[in-house]
Amino acid sequence: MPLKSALRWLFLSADPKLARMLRYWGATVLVYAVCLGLLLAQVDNGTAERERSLLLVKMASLGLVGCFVLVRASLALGLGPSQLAMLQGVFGISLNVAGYAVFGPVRGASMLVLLVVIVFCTFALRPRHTLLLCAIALVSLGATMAAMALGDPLRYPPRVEVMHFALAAVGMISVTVLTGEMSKLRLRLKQQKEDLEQALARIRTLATIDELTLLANRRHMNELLVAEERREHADGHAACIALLDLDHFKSVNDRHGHAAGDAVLRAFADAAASALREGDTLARWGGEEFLLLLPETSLEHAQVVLRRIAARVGAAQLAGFDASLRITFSAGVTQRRTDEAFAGTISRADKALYSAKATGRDRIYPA
Ligand SMILES: Nc1nc2c(ncn2[C@@H]2O[C@H](COP(=O)(O)OP(=O)(O)OP(=O)(O)O)[C@@H](O)[C@H]2O)c(=O)[nH]1
Repeated sequence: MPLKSALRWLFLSADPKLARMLRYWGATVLVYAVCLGLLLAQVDNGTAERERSLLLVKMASLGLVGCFVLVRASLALGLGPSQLAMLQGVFGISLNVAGYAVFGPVRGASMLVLLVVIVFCTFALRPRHTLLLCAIALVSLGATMAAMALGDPLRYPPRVEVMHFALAAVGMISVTVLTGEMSKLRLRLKQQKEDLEQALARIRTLATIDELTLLANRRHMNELLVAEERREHADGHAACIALLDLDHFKSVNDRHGHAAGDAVLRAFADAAASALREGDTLARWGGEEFLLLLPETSLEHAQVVLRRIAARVGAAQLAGFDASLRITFSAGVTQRRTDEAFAGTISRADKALYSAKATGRDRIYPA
């Protein structure tokens, strides 16, 4: 594998979460490189301090490679961003606390970097986990300060250490509280975004579906017809349009009530939809009238489909109604002519429907 694609494979990812974690890792490397570079620049060659600093650099490099492996393998290992942030946070704290013991006169810098570590981790951690990280940092830093003040009071005067600890505690607690508020805000925004997406999906559904029958509504069918008009212009195959109207539906309402009429409409819609192939659409055109769009279909085949619908509708079980209630429909069907607007095709289907009604109903009339 050429070097460039190997690097791409290592440092880039199609998974947005992983890509973000890799970017954070890159930023961490940069921060450590700058801090450790500055540390090394201020210690003299050949001194014990230089040796300890180099050891710290090795620890940091090893830890960063370990973090990279964990991030890169996180999907396979099932590690989420928060677990990775916690691990990297603990590593960062250990490194900085060790740095505090090594840095001598410039040790104050490691307290600043500790703050950076905590702020970085907040992006992936819940507030209570950030609090835990802050506690780990304070306890380990306090213990290191005490140990250094006792063991090397000349370089780490106890009074200065107490002051450092107090400053570190105030800084870290403030940062933790503030970042905790920020992450609560972030979680709230995330939740609101999810709620909005759900609401939008529901609105989209409501805008395209007829609430009673759950078929496409008239507005959606009009959109489909416009799309179909464009598509047909491109490839030249004609669609068929059928208008279906339930027979003597008024008497169903009159004899059984409006709720029963609604149940009949639903039963008709379910039965008719079950007879359609994918790509065909039945929409509620209004009241007890339905429009069927059959793309790329001959007039003969459209009639086969309508007969199949009639058979399914005839066999549909109408729970709660007396056996004498049969649902039938009349239909007018026609094929769209070249360059004809669908409004014209629908009008011809409507005339055919009128003929189907006029000649006795329960029939399919081609035009
Ligand atoms: N229950 C119910 N009835 C509806 C709905 N929409 C329209 N209707 C009723 O459907 C009936 C349609 O009656 P008509 O237009 O006279 O047609 P029909 O009785 O089916 O007679 P033909 O079409 O000539 O066979 C009316 O009584 C409308 O009130 C609906 O959503 N629910």
